Amino acid sequence: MEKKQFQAESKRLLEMMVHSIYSQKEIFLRELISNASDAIDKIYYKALTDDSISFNQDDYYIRVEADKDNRTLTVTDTGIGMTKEEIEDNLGTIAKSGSLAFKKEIEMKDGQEIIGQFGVGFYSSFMVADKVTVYTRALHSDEGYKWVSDGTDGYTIEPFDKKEVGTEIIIELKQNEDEENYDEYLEEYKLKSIIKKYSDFIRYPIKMDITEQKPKADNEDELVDVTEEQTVNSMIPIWRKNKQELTDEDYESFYQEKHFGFDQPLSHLHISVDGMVRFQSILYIPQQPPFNYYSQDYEKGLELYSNGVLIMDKCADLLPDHFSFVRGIVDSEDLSLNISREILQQDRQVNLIAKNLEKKIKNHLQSMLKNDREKYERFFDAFGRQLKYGAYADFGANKDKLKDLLLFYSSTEEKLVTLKEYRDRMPEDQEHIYYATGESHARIEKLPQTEMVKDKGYEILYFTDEVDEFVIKMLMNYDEKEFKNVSSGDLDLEDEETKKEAEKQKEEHKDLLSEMKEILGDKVKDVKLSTRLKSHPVCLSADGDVSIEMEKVLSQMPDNQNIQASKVLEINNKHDIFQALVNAHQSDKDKVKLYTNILYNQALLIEGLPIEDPVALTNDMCKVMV
Ligand SMILES: Nc1ncnc2c1ncn2[C@@H]1O[C@H](COP(=O)(O)OP(=O)(O)OP(=O)(O)O)[C@@H](O)[C@H]1O
Repeated sequence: MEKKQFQAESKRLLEMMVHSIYSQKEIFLRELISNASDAIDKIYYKALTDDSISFNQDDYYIRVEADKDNRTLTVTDTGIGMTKEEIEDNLGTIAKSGSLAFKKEIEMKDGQEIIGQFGVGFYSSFMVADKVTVYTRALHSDEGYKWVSDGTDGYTIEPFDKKEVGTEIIIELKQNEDEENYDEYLEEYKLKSIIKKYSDFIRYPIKMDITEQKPKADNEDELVDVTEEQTVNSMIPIWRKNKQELTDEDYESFYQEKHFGFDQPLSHLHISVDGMVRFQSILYIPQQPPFNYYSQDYEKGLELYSNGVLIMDKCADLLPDHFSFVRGIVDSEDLSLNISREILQQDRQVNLIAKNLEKKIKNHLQSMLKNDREKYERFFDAFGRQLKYGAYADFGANKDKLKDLLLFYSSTEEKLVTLKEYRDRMPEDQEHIYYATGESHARIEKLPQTEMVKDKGYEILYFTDEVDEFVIKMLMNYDEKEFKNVSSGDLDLEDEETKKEAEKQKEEHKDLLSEMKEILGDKVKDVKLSTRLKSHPVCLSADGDVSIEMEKVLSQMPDNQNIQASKVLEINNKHDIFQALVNAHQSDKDKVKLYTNILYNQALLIEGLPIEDPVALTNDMCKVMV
């Protein structure tokens, strides 16, 4: 007999399970039944697609059996079973690797979070068990195995002569405690109610011996206890049920049973289509993104069934990238069982289903936005970035579908608004949709460049997400109004008189401005007098397509190509510093150089751009002070 150690991460999880004070320990049964059902799915699928396996519907079932004398609970299935390697891979390591790693220590407490949020499958049996024994024999395998563990540090594996293919799991219940009566899990009514609650829609029969009082055969007036094997679950998949019959709790149970997310779903959709292609689907939007959502590791996709038989765990082709956060299932009687991953992409039915789902998801989000704004904002907080990526990706191929689902923070409303809301509020004389970019709302609020636009009474959208400005460049305009960065060089908001005065001033100070440009060299494209600044001395504006914020984002990219905004240093000629520059220009060339360099660096700082030579800047500042 081989004795093996659990992997370190699994050990910690087990420890939490064994000592768990999690209140819903009963979910262990849901997990075991769900695994059993998955195992039958696998063999059922094989039987349907491989003629060499004979198949009889009645052969596929799950059985739950309580033994009060020995205080054991047994869950048996006629599924695909496990080979020795599979036992070690699956029962020796935690299935969801990384699920522990990403949870912060502090959140783990006694494991409550982990258990509640992930369900952690097979391991949850150690919440109620002192010892778990698994007998299993894999399809096409001559040998069976016995796996035993008390859930502390390791397990043993030995060959075992198991007659039938499938798996039998025996739970030896813990001793009763003050707060927990484990004997409950031996009671027929309790087991039945747990199965009804969590596993009613499992498509295979879950059988149990049920004792009922029945009239005696020879004397109808006398009742006797009769024990018979019965199927406890309704076996109707939830997606085949009528929406009206289902409660929110039913949908939540299914979400949890399937481990679609580690939280309650934010929203669900139940779809039944009977047109060019027939299918049923239950889709969920989780509340929070999975820990790896915004990374390469995340795999999008829906469970795909062909007439009730699972054919694919995660069918990516059913979901566009912009809705990759959606989880759920699709079942269609029009799909071939033998469909392979390669064929799938070209499959007409799959494409039709995908198109239909995309439309339904979009409509669902739109109606949430319209009817439950608070919920939509929670959704947007979690997944809005994905919608923005979607609008930007593929050269904007999906931008028109997505633009009305986007939200941005508004300077005047002080909350998230849609582009349509902004557009509807625009005064007649407003030519553009204005936006400003920065790290935070507070920081944008203080940007000198916003002053003039605000003074005009115009609303500004605040962009704090890196992708925001790229999205807007892709959209180009909304309802015929172009987007304009408040930092762009050509705001053109001044009235005629101001423009004339600016021209005059420019002419008057042209020598000073060209001297400053010479001092700064290639660092700036131009130095000019600002018409937008009121109280601030300087700012940078960008001339051309690349804004300063875009320059920052692009510089962070792995393939940084050193794309730079074409910067213009703007000076406020109404600020006292300008007079100081004018005076210096007349008498002290070194001072002009000193002031110009400091002002340029100040403008960089305001924009959150790196100072090229901090030592030189501090030396310059000291020169001014002494
Ligand atoms: N009754 C069973 N028959 C065959 N294989 C099983 C059975 N129970 C568990 N397994 C195997 O062990 C693996 C681990 O099970 P576990 O419940 O820990 O996680 P999971 O089911 O993979 O993930 P999750 O529960 O999060 O969906 C399963 O994926 C499956 O391969």
